[in-house]
Amino acid sequence: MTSIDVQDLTKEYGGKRAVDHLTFSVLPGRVTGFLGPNGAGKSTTMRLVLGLDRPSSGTATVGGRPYATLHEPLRHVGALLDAQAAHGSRTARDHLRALAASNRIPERRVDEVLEEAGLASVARRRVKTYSLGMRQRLGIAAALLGDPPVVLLDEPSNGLDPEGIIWIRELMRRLAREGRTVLVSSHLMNETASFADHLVVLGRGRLLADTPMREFIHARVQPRVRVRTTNGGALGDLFARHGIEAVEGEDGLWTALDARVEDIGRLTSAAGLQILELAAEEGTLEQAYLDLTAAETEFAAPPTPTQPQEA
Ligand SMILES: Nc1ncnc2c1ncn2[C@@H]1O[C@H](COP(=O)(O)OP(=O)(O)OP(=O)(O)O)[C@@H](O)[C@H]1O
Repeated sequence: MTSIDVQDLTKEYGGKRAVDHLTFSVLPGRVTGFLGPNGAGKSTTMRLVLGLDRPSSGTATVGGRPYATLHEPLRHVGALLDAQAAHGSRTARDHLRALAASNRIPERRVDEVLEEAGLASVARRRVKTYSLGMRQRLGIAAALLGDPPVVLLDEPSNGLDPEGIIWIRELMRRLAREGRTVLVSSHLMNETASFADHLVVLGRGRLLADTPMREFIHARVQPRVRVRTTNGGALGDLFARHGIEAVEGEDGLWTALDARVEDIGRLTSAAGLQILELAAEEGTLEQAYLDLTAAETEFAAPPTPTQPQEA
């Protein structure tokens, strides 16, 4: 079992603590979303895991070993940190061939990952002619080259077109299904919600949450139920009689707060109401995330005044 283990990890730059006594593990067989506001320490943590920076204190290991001690590391860990990393004057194919050779990876893998990343037809073009999205695909191809059990991706959907975003989502799901350990940072909450099973959330270098995604949302956002009937007045009375807090909308629509769709369905049906619409409104990852990180955002615009200023 190959996990990423971060233990009491701290990194200071000058007097500033980018990562502050961080402890968490990223486990195989699931996609872990790595979230946090700008400057929270996500990239620094990934760099420390990959041995690109030295911790001030604490440890970061992959499969129990520091990255720097891994022999032929691309066979153990694939990473996308900076899509600009490839040499512009090389072709994509030559870039991957050089990486493969330095890690004793069979050359057939180069064509396999180029195909997988959708770059086969442009593999002989120089990387400097690539768009941002194509470079991103090349970075992901490089991460997959050594067929590694552990994959770290920093903002992988950056620059990808809609088809590319679906591709990367399905790729991550597949890597997790295959039992790999997948850590993915992102600022896109809808995106993260579509692929992550688990979340690790940082704020100002510290751990704010390490929890399954469903639990993360349910703990912070009340579920609601939308109900529309032919008789909005009777529905309002029913909610009041049962002590269910609810808000009335237009055309007989009510929203029951902190309610489960099964309970509301049973109640309205037992009361003989004619239901035109009944739907659960699950909390979103974005709502839950903003609730958690509101106080942890280092770089935020000042709040917009809600009232017009008097002259
Ligand atoms: N090489 C460096 N020298 C000095 N400070 C650094 C360096 N790298 C990161 N930092 C600082 O460490 C903090 C954490 O940065 P980091 O890039 O890890 O955050 P992040 O969560 O990845 O942010 P973003 O979401 O904006 O990419 C920031 O305050 C940043 O300015």
